[in-house]
Amino acid sequence: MCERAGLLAELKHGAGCRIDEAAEKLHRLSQDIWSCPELAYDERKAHDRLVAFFSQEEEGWKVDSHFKLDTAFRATWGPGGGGEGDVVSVAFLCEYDALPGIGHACGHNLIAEVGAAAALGFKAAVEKSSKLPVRVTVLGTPAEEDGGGKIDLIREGAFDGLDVVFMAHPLQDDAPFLPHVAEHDVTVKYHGKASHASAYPWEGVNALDAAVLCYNNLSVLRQQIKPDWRIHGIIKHGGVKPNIIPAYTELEYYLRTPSRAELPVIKAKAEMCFRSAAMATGCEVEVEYARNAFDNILRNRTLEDLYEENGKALGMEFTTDEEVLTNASGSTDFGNVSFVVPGIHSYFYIGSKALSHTEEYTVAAGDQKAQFYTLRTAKALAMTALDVLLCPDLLQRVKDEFTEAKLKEDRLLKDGPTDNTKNA
Ligand SMILES: NCCC[C@H](NC(=O)CCN)C(=O)O
Repeated sequence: MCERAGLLAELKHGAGCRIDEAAEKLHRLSQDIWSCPELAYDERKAHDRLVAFFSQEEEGWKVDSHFKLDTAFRATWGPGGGGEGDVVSVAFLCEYDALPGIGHACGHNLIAEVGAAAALGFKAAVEKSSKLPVRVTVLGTPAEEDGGGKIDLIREGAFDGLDVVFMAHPLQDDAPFLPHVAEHDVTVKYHGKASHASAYPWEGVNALDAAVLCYNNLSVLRQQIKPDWRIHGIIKHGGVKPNIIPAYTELEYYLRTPSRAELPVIKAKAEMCFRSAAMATGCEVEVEYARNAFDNILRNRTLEDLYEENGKALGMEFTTDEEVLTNASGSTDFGNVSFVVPGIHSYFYIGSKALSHTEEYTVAAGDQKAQFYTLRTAKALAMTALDVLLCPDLLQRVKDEFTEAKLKEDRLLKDGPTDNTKNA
């Protein structure tokens, strides 16, 4: 029980009221982002809109536009220094990139809204009590769907000095945590030699054959990998004309394992598939891994329990469906954040059972119905941040749990997976 329970309850109420008061402009913010979907690292309008929100529509924030990345931003409130001494440095994260062809089918417009709303609520609550040593940061993090903007931002020091970070992602259910897998994306390029496919095919070196063999090698490999590992990809370039032996082909694959420690194993296995296809066809092969590999998420059960308690108080019904709770979903660059700062990446229902990355989900993410759930989630995040701020024991527990979980993962990474898959 927190010593300052009375004050805490009052501040939580204040945070909720502030979020309700700003409901209309928060909705406008997410609608503007939703109606103009932009891809990873190119979220210019979303960036400008969020920067305008914190510098023009809201008061008291110091805003850094183009913060370390062209389409990232930072808004801060409270004493400088971030995290030093007694100042607790709390951050809320916004995402706002969309998917090619289907717009905001992952609902990142709502992630931007929920991050902004939680920050507004939290700031308003702590502002009332001048004695609270806190610094609030909103980080606009581009390129979750492709590239991993948060990983670039970590590298640039954007997360230094933060004590705890909060974000929430829309889905079909409310859940304080869902497992995410580590991921490394790879592009494979085959270089062959063009020739007339009917007149002198023997003069050609067929790069499409290499791509097809590579695809098939990986499909066969899939039988021999663990059930929760994932290999999936596309042929991005498959040649230009049937009567020209393809001289160049390109595949893009995502390789995923539940833990970042297992990634090297799946990569080594996949690599043999890439190279053997080249050897069989006489092509040259180039294997290019993406600049950033995504980590799995490091859980923080202290934060999850607090979030769940606050969510329930607001009427959330958390899923108990074991399949949802245990099946690995996708990957997120928040995984990497969870290895440098303790944090929570919860999931929230938006009034629709549509599946993400579908056109139906795009519609749901722009629907008025999503607003109630989005703002309720923002309240639960702000309330959880208040718990951590007002009860120093909790913050210490959050940090201790983080340190212990990280040590365990670091050990796993150093020693490698314990089963025979490491012999690959
Ligand atoms: N190459 C990065 C893909 C990330 C993507 N993330 C999600 O779908 C989770 C929520 N945005 C993925 O395919 O897992």
